[in-house]
Amino acid sequence: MDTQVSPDLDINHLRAIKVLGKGATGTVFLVHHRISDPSAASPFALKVVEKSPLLDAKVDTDRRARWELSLLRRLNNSPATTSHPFLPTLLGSFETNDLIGWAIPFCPGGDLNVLRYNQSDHIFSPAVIRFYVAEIICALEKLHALGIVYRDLKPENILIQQSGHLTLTDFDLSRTLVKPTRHHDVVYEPEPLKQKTSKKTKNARVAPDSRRKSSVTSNGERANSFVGTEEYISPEVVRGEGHEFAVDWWALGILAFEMLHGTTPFRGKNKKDTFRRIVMMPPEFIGRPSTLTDLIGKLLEKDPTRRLGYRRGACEIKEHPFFHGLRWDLLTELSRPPFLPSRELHEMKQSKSVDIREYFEKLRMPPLSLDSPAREECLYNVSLTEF
Ligand SMILES: Nc1ncnc2c1ncn2[C@@H]1O[C@H](COP(=O)(O)OP(=O)(O)OP(=O)(O)O)[C@@H](O)[C@H]1O
Repeated sequence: MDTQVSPDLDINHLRAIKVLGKGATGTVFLVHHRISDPSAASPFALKVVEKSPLLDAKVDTDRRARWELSLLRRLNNSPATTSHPFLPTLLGSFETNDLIGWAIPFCPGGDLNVLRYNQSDHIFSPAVIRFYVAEIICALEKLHALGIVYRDLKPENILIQQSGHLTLTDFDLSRTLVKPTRHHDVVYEPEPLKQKTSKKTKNARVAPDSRRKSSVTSNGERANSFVGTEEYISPEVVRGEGHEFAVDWWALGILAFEMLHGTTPFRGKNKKDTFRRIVMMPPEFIGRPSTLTDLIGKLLEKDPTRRLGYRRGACEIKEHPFFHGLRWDLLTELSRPPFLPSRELHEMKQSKSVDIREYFEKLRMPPLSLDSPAREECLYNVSLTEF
């Protein structure tokens, strides 16, 4: 799918086809360019964040959006990362008095969490895990080489491209280090924003099904801002110690465990119990040991300095026997993705528009009376159920 968009977008030239997702920071729309692509042959994803400088609660959102956009620019300005196969390409951006938005390629396959839930027993085979984990390692390797710690690796932030390959999304928790180094005394760049701890780390993760139940629509849009990441937090972060690239390798271990067993390894009765388990308990594997369980065990080493990936980064992980025989240099060419999303472009062409400005205006409206349907439900009914 060709997704050429001019670097500076004009919101008036964009037509939103539907809402793809809604998070703590913004709303992501499926969009096409009215002039250069009137038939919506090459739609793309547009993340839009509302600027509300008068409301304290939103200022952080505002800053997080600017930070995420600056990181995407950084990814795309670096010659080495132009069109990295597993990282998003920044297609363009805009800013109005009220909104900040940026475009990245549309990933029609949804996220890895939903894909896993669609499998029988909610797990992937080791071959599928190998494919996905290998691509994530490549993406993290590139980020780390640029001095960026991702810090929010979880299945909900891993999207499936049209090609079936993965892409990481949602960089607002990422931070950069002054020096891209793996040595002990790393220095973070001045804190660009208040750390996003409130919504994302306080709540337990839930299955896509239950997310949908508590979401406002029935046709696939999800309000997942309440999805927390506490089960993915590393022991050094729980202990309040300094943390750096090794937190991403820890999260990779949790992710691989969840793909293998259908549940994360340290999930407790509540947040406190989960944190206790993260710091104290070893992961418990079901079934026979394998190269995959060995890899996961080495990624889930509590001491970050002993964790696989700490000393030599991604190279160390790529050398693990689980990946024996994998042609890392030909990952995109030779490996056939396990799942390919279906193309539903005809639906996009027929569907009615979502007016982006109107969408946010309606969100700003005061709540309706108790007798009326919820404000957001109302909004979705108007904008989305027509197609
Ligand atoms: N490129 C894309 N293609 C398809 N869907 C996307 C794309 N980018 C984002 N989405 C959808 O929109 C949702 C919200 O996006 P994103 O995670 O970037 O927003 P956020 O406000 O930062 O969320 P969070 O609460 O995780 O911080 C994603 O979970 C996903 O379902």
